Amino acid sequence: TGSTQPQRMLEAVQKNATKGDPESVFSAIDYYGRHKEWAMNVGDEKGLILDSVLTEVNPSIALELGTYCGYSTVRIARLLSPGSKLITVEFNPAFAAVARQIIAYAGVQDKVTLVEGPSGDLIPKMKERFGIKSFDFVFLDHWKDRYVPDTKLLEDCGLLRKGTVLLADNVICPGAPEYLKYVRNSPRYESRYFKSNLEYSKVEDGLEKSVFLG
Ligand SMILES: O=C(NC/C=C/[C@H]1O[C@@H](Sc2ccncc2)[C@H](O)[C@@H]1O)c1cc([N+](=O)[O-])cc(O)c1O
Ligand SMILES: [Mg+2]
Repeated sequence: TGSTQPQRMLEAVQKNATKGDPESVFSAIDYYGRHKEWAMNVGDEKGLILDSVLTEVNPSIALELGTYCGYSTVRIARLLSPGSKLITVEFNPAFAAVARQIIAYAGVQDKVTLVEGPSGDLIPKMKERFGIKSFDFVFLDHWKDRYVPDTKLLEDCGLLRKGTVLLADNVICPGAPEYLKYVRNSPRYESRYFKSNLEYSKVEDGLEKSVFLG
């Protein structure tokens, strides 16, 4: 009965997932996205790459740009060590409202701070608002034309340190060609492409992992 896709996804979670079990929550969303209604979650295939990069980095403080319904928020938060934090930025209040409920249903709300507003406005306020020195890990999955400006903003605000890992979704589909040019041509990044498929589809997509060299 939910009128928007996020509301229908929340219903699918409440119906099919186990409260407090993050894995069952994102699996319920994957089932919905694959069998009911395509949805722009990073998904189960690219999700495995996200999991492995995250486990390797083991960030104390992580940033996600583009919460949507909270699928990757839950996927990331479940792997964070005790005391580690994920800040996720969402522009659309309706999406944020659903994401808060999905994050709470998964039981990871204590590890997650969801901030509402445009990344361009919020990034410069991160240090003062959250007492952050720099991020260990950044997941980019918001508007694709914001990847470059927000990466530059993170650099200019001193929010990246030697070794910070940026992981960008959709660099092939829908595509972030400017971003690929930027991180692959810059001497300040060591970049690598992880080939995969667009969520719930056979179309190629992939994640670009870029390590900031300082
Ligand atoms: O368009 C895509 N993603 C844009 C995501 C946007 C999300 O981030 C904010 S925008 C924002 C958030 C924060 N600050 C500023 C803006 C929107 O409210 C939405 O929640 C996309 C599209 C496809 N696809 O196949 O078409 C596949 C994907 O995996 C995608 O991620
Ligand atoms: Mg995406």
